[in-house]
Amino acid sequence: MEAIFEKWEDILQTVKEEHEITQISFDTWLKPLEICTVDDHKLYILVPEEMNITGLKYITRRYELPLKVTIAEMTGIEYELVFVLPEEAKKLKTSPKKQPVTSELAERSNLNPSYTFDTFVVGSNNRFAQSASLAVAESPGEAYNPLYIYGGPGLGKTHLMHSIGNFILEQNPDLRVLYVTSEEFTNEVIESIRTGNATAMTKLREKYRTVDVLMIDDIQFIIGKESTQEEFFHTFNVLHAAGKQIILTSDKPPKEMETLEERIQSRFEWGLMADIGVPDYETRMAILRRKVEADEMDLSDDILNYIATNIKSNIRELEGALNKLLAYSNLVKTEITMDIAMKELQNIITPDKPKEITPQLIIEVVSEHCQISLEQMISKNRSSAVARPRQIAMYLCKNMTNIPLESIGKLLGGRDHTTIMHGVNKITEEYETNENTRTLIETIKKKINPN
Ligand SMILES: Nc1ncnc2c1ncn2[C@@H]1O[C@H](COP(=O)(O)OP(=O)(O)OP(=O)(O)O)[C@@H](O)[C@H]1O
Repeated sequence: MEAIFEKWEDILQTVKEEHEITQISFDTWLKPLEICTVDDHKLYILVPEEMNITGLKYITRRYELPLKVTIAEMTGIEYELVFVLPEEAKKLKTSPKKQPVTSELAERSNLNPSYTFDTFVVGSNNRFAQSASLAVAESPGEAYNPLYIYGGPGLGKTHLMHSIGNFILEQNPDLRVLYVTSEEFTNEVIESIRTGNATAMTKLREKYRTVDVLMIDDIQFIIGKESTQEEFFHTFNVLHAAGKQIILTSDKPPKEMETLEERIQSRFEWGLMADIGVPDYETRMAILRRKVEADEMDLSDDILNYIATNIKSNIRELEGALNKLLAYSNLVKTEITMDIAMKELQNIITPDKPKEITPQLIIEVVSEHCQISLEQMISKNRSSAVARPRQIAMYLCKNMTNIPLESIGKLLGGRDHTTIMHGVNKITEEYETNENTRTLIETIKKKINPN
């Protein structure tokens, strides 16, 4: 604990040098910072009163990460940094932990209080999405509207969305924030249509069109659901025109949602689109460390390294591995060694066996990505909404496996060699000439083979 106090000046200087911070910026933002107190691995840093909350937010945004990295390098300890103004600093001894928002409005918002910016580890894969989210949280309805966050499964889209909501409510508990999954939204639309009375529809509209911040998770699932799309379209227009914030997440960018109505697709692009990619090794380690700390687990760095090296493309799976070890240690009450970890995680981690790329896997991934059922993929349906994903699957099977064209044809509904060749050639030509097709193919390829 003492080391950090002694090294504070050096730490600030190192941040300045390593990040080429100008003297004026250094004197303005970094030099006045002082350590307030250390509580476990939480480092409270005092921000001078005159900087007020705006300066505090700016320092957090701009300097938290450089400070954190340098502190970890120079003290060997990963601190969580908390910037505080003098007024808040006074309360620290009695209540160092932030109280969760508990107002009635907050409860109705459906937010998970543990998904906050504080618990979100920032790395190169999500830095843009995180800063865009913070900007939206700081000035809802003004910064970017809508904010559209997209990326693969388990990469933190929902976490970021909740962080925005929690931040907004913390700053302004009177705002009406509402989080729903697109499945919940769809079910409510269906239910109000099913009851067939005007009151149900009015209630639904009242609920969604009077909020200050509307968040819909996994918006891709409204594709193909006409009434839901229609309701969403009007809700979007009403809220947007009134300057209310809309935040959406999806597994892909709007331009890849080919079967989504054009008018909705274009609205998604009105504001800011931010993608979250697969985390690099350092970010995966940082996420593991944070969780180990939060759960007060005792795991060696070797074990964390083993997990981070072998689980690369999904943070939910990364956490799942830790949860498995946590459950084991609670049950058996023994220290987790590397051997135990490897044995316990053998169903999750198969280090020497990368997932085999089979035509079945390719067809499944394409069908999921393009929101076309497996039945449609192999059906006789030749409408472009179905034929195109099918041709993409043909192209990928040809390029990613050694399976003969005849076998690909058999798997895709008993089609002959010429049909498969035609599909492959068509997508090959598009891949070479059309940037959207290229992006689409590369995204699907990454889903098939993330390594
Ligand atoms: N950068 C991060 N820092 C800390 N935890 C993270 C981070 N990213 C993801 N997680 C954790 O990983 C888990 C999965 O994240 P989340 O549910 O937000 O993913 P998602 O992108 O919404 O996935 P899906 O598309 O499958 O719904 C959550 O427990 C979340 O807290």
